[in-house]
Amino acid sequence: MELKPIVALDLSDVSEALNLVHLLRPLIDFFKVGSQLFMAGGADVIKKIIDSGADVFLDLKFHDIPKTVFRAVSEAVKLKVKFTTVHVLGGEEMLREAVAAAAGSATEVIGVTVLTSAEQKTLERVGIDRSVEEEVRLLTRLALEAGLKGIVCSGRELVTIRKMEKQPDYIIVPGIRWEKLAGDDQKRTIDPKEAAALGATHIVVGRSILQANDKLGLVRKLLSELKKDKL
Ligand SMILES: O=C(O)c1cc(=O)[nH]c(=O)n1[C@@H]1O[C@H](COP(=O)(O)O)[C@@H](O)[C@H]1O
Repeated sequence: MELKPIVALDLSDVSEALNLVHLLRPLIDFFKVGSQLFMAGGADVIKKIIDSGADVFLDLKFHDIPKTVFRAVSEAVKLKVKFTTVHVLGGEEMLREAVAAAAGSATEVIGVTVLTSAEQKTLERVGIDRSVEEEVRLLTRLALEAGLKGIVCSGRELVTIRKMEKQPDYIIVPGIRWEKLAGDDQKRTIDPKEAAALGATHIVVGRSILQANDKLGLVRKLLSELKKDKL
């Protein structure tokens, strides 16, 4: 599968987000709505993005009791989003309920493994003494066993995941960086070309585009780098 870039619309201003969709639409057909924009614009902003012909990744990372997650995913399905996220750490029963809620719909439930902002000591502080890589592998296996077809991980675990016997259909990689950003919260980063070469199916790019003076120019550069990777 060709790697697909997803632009994270991490903005509070709904008009700014929709203007950005309009600007990038000729080049980008997948946008992520996370908690910030969803709190600001709700279902309406999702509908408008879908009306533009693009797909929506609704990233609210559900992590709750199984029935609550079932109901939340059922609502996401009604919005016709392509991807919706849950934390794999919510456990097998919660994951199975999420999958059941999306069964037969066009929405895929995607399991977030270990956040790209986490490092070894982040896991230690919450009582996990496995390596990040081991933890991502364990959570990916659990997600697949529970019926999920896609996961989110960092670029650093792609080699490990691509060696697993059972493979996710969707491997979504955020934490995309061309260069280090000052004061960055992302710890496990990778550049787009490398993510493509190591087998990601989607990359999520937020601040690098949102903070660029020439947003369209940066997206063109991203797409040309991804094309070069294929040659
Ligand atoms: O689920 C996600 O999209 C996600 C998972 C993860 O482990 N790390 C991560 O950064 N994200 C999201 O990906 C986007 C990354 O944004 P930037 O760091 O600005 O490129 C944000 O919207 C995060 O919420």
